[in-house]
Amino acid sequence: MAILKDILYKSSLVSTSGSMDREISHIAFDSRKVTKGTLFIAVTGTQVDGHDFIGQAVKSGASAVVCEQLPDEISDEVTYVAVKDSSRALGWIASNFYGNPSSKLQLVGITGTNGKTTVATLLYNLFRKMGCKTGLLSTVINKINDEEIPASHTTPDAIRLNEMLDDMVKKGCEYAFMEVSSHAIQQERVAGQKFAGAVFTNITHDHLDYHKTFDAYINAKKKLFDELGSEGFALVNVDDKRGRIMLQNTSATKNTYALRSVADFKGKLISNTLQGIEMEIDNKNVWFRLIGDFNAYNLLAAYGVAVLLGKDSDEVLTQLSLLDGAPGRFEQVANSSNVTAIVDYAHTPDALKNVLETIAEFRAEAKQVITVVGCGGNRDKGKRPLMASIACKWSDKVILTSDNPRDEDPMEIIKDMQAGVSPAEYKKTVVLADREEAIKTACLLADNNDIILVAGKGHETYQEINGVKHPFDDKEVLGRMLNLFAKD
Ligand SMILES: CC(=O)N[C@H]1[C@@H](OP(=O)(O)OP(=O)(O)OC[C@H]2O[C@@H](n3ccc(=O)[nH]c3=O)[C@H](O)[C@@H]2O)O[C@H](CO)[C@@H](O)[C@@H]1O[C@H](C)C(=O)N[C@@H](C)C(=O)N[C@H](CCC(=O)O)C(=O)O
Ligand SMILES: Nc1ncnc2c1ncn2[C@@H]1O[C@H](COP(=O)(O)OP(=O)(O)OP(=O)(O)O)[C@@H](O)[C@H]1O
Ligand SMILES: N[C@H](CCC[C@H](N)C(=O)O)C(=O)O
Ligand SMILES: [Mg+2]
Repeated sequence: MAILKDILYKSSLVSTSGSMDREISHIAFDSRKVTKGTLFIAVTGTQVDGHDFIGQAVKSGASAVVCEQLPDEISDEVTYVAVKDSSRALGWIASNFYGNPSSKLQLVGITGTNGKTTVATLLYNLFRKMGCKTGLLSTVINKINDEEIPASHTTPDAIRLNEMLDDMVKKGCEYAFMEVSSHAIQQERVAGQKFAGAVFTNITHDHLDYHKTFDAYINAKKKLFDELGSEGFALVNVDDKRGRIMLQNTSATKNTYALRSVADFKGKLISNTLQGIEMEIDNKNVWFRLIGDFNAYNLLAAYGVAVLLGKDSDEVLTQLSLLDGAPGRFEQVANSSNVTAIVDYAHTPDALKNVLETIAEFRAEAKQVITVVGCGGNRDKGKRPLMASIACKWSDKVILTSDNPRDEDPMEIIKDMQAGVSPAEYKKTVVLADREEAIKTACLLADNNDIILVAGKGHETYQEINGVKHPFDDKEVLGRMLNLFAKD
């Protein structure tokens, strides 16, 4: 229970009608979840406008409504509060309702096109290994100490976010590491959070369907840093030319990490093999189990955060060197053939290029690299030809397939991808919309010592078609098919 006026702190009120002393039992931004005593926050979305459901919310028992425009019909039983921006107000209200849990934790947010899950997961595992009670909010899974809570988004909505942070506080967590997607920043899901620190990994082509321009995408990420408090730290990758942009207007302490530029946390890659990478950090040579140059950045970011949170640097390096990567990120699939099978969540042009470049570095004995790749439906169409072109450039054979077609026709998505295949590369490609058949064909084409990369779905255990998630697991299918074709 909370009193309405107490939870409106920082909501930028424009006008109010009705008592501000009402007791609020729940908060909701979805009219279908309203029960008696709920404060309903009406938010304008991408599909519909929450303001159209105010009447529905009142019928279901809402005792107060926060909105940008007061409805035509007003009930005497209900308090109406008009605010400047109801998405932003929702962030603050959710934080206030749950007692501002982020101020009772050391909360670190990680943003960037690629690497968020890897860095957040490394940090969670590192802090657990160092004996700390810790929470994790990630694309793959949410965790409160060892308890697992399924994740539906990379960054939960403001209510779920604060509810889980509050649970973390109640369960004794001192630290929490969370991914902050650009959608979440734009939609103000993290408004009202007190971050101890924020990390920027990189920014490359993605989500232009939503942000429209690359500048708008950069600015969404930058907002996380613009809103950091002066007691927090910003840690940015300055090998990415947008790293310094993130620091332009922040009040937080500015810290940098890099492999190629001058930086506060500087790494030097010594070697890169299928067993792991060797990197020099702070004059110490350390072996890590993660694979690929890009993971050197993720390790360096995790190291920087841990040191900035006051942990001993030697202890951090020792424990980091023992950690594995996040599920579905450059994960090798055990099988009874002599084929190296890799599943990776690369679903952007940059991620696909990084993974294939890494494979190229240790493919000496491999006769062929065979890539299975698709592109998501209802997502940035601009990625499609680029990803097909990168797959062709770095592979001997490419099977173009489906990856969560959602509401789109899988063959139309593949056609968009084919626009990136040059006439010379056409002979390398096969189209098989059925992802299981595509993986099977890759296994059928593979010979001893070849490498198969199945990209795009990583840890996902479903294929989303027309709103239905059908069970599908790249790792399971790839292992099963390779065993089927294993040569004596
Ligand atoms: C494009 C997008 O981000 N959409 C998110 C957004 O939904 P929306 O704006 O479309 O909402 P809407 O359906 O138009 O509804 C508007 C409002 O009316 C309300 N409503 C609606 C119907 C009704 O009967 N009553 C009612 O009150 C809704 O609850 C909502 O408050 O707000 C919802 C609640 O927070 C999210 O669940 C939803 O995520 C959708 C499912 C989604 O797919 N999001 C993806 C793109 C996303 O957020 N991805 C990022 C990761 C991206 C990355 O970095 O890779 C993530 O953080 O997961
Ligand atoms: N630092 C990095 N730089 C570039 N590519 C990376 C980096 N880290 C990981 N990748 C690639 O990006 C893929 C996704 O990595 P990860 O899941 O850590 O990113 P993410 O930012 O959480 O993605 P999402 O936006 O979907 O949540 C990996 O499978 C790998 O191919
Ligand atoms: N967080 C990303 C994940 C993409 C994963 C890929 N498998 C796809 O469905 O496009 C998104 O929602 O755009
Ligand atoms: Mg992620």
